[in-house]
Amino acid sequence: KEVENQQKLANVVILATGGTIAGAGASAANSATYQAAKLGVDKLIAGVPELANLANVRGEQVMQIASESISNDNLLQLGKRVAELADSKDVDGIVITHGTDTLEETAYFLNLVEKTDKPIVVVGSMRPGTAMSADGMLNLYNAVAVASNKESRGKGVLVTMNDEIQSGRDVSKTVNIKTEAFKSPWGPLGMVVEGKSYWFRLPAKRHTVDSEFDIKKISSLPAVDIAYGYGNVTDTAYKALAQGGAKAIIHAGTGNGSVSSRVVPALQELRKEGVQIIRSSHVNAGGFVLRNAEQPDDKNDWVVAHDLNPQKARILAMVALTKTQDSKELQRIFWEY
Ligand SMILES: NC(=O)C[C@H](N)C(=O)O
Repeated sequence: KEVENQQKLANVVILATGGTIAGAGASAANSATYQAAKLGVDKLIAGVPELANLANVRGEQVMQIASESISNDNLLQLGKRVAELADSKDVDGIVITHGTDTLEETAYFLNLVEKTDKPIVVVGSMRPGTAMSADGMLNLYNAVAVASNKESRGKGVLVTMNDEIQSGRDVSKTVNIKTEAFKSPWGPLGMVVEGKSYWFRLPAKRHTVDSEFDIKKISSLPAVDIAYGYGNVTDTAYKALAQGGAKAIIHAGTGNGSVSSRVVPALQELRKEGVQIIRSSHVNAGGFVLRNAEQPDDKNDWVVAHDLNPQKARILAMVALTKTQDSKELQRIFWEY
């Protein structure tokens, strides 16, 4: 009977990368003071025995770091391992445990470059497993539930936090001290309750199998950096980033990606030198940057990031620059993804 049951269950691989979901604090009262990336994937899986009712689960430790330290090389390493597993006949779904600080970047990266319709679910937690009311167990249970469900196929990379199923493209961390931390400006795709998924909407942007980008063809990512817009800003950071080798600079602009008159000349100059200038917005609830609104992007040959926040714009710019150096192509890509 047990063998029969196992045969019916989906095969899900959990790729562990570290983060607070693998974190440990000194006491149960420590919800914010702890060390991330302490527990191995076997301990994570052993901590939620109910996973065995959802899927045949096995784990792999891909790295063990806090997600603020994730590098482009780490992204490539993870992306390539996900692609190998997705190609395997014995794998039905993939879960990635990840720190929440850059979870939105990794989820968007995978959404752009993984050529599979198998479910890929990225998950983290806001409290370490040692804390009272830790959220990691349920988030992981929900991730495996979503990853093992055929209905999750073809919906792009997903994120399960706080009972919600979010699009990896849209979601971002909006607060750092609550379990209700991950929000999308366009709302969640669905809910997961007691291991069952309830879907309400689908992503409209190109992703995974419909993407022109393929992790198997990407061997390195170009330097793309971010500079912040604020009152009394100077052009020092922009110039320094270009000097440091940035191929594109994401302007994390005020409001609709507006650019201070103190910075405009430097950005015009950098564009002439070949650096791509991409205007995004750092407003909290979700920016919305349109071409030639407030800044003459056509004249300056700049690109707009539309609704992508600066850190997601960095991800798309890096991936796009592996294929094109043309600003018009870049802009097309920013509209489509
Ligand atoms: N909640 C977390 O996971 C935060 C941690 N700094 C990380 O991103 O790894």
